[in-house]
Amino acid sequence: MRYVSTRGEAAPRGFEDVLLAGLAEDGGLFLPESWPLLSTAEWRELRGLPYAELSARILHRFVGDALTLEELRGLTTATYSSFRHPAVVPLVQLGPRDFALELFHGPTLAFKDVALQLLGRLFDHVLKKRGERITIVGATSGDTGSAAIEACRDRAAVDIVILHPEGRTSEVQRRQMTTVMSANVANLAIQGSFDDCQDLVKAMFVDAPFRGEMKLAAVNSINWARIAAQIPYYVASALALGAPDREVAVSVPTGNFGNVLAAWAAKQMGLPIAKFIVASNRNDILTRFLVSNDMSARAVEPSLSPSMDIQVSSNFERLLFELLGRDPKATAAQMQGFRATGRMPIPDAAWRQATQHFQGFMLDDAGTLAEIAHLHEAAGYLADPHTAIGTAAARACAPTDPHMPVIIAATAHPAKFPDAVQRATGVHPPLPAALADLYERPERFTVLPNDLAAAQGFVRQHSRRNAA
Ligand SMILES: Cc1ncc(COP(=O)(O)O)c(C=O)c1O
Ligand SMILES: N[C@@H](CCOP(=O)(O)O)C(=O)O
Repeated sequence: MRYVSTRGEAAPRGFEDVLLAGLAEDGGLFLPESWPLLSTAEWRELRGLPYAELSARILHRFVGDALTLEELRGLTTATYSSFRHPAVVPLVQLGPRDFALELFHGPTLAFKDVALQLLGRLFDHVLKKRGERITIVGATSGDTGSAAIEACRDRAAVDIVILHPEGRTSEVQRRQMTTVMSANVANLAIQGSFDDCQDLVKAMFVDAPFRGEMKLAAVNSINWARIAAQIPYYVASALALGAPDREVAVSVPTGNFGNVLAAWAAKQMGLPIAKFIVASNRNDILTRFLVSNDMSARAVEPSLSPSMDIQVSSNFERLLFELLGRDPKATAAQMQGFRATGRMPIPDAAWRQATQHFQGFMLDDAGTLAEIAHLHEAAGYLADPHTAIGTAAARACAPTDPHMPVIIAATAHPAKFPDAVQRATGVHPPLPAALADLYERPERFTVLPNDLAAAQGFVRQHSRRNAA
């Protein structure tokens, strides 16, 4: 299995290199040279397997000879045995056709754990084999950061620096990052938005001397391994609801477009997903694109679903590459135009193709609170604000076939956003026992302006101190 960059200037390479590279040197994102396709019989064989086994078998299609199936199985078994639910990613029926796919039973209570707990182990496996060390630099709007820190803390060959937008995460999210005192972990609160944090991270990756000096690696979904490790839960849930003999739809609360892209990747592998519902909060650039081909960035506005307070969705580039017939020059030109002007007029044929599969939906804060209250009253279900946007979207954009199930990605535990949940329902969701004293733990983080040189200086200092 070889991977190509969406911008075509970086040399194709294998899984191990893609895992360690994160962003391609040309600023593009890696995608498989061709999609591994499973036959109907092969999908049926995966039905009913324990999640760790299913996940190893799907991922094996993407790793080539970098890891044997046996090695992968060892890593997925260790990863998913630590999750709080025996099914790892259970389905909960919310209505006649609506199913919440609960992805928040890992250590930091968000869907990011499913991929990042595995990624931490994959990094270790590959770094040990190569005798190398890396510096991870990541951007977070709240959840990726804590999941990455939890996955990488105290790992001997890894230093990690996470950038979050100062004051724009929930308190639980911030504390989950800043209370980790491991020497290899550092947190930067950037005076700006998530988009600013993500821009800083990408700028570090395209600064070739800095990237080489620091041996930079990525934990954001610019790293293909993140997307790959999110595909198995769509497979498991679709198979449980009748695939490959029945089509399903998915509704995914969306920010950086990674999670819904993983579902779309499953479709490229032959899984019958008929519809992709892209659910956003008032930062609705993707909805505006899908409704009227208006891909124009606006200032990021804070919302009750802070993890989706994003205007520049990194992974859209992967979809764009496919929509443009895998033309790297056209993709690079579009992305450069977007960077320069904040607008990206997509050719009409490509936009129409996107709208055949994807439908956008936007819900503001008032609607989010109403939906959390509705779910609580109607189904006795306590949803976090991100998940609630997904459930509202599933109803608003329900597939025309009344028998087609809709899988709604339940992306975070309600206890990560207790204020919004309490406002909507009167119920204060408690943190699980392992995090019960989170508010008493001391915090450690550094505040910096939105400035590349300052951020790079911090990363260099953190990494040198630990490498010494
Ligand atoms: C709780 C939650 N829901 C939804 C999203 C959006 O996911 P994605 O960026 O993969 O679209 C995020 C962050 O990315 C998140 O943390
Ligand atoms: N919502 C994310 C933003 C980063 O997304 P990623 O998929 O690139 O990791 C977060 O919670 O940090």
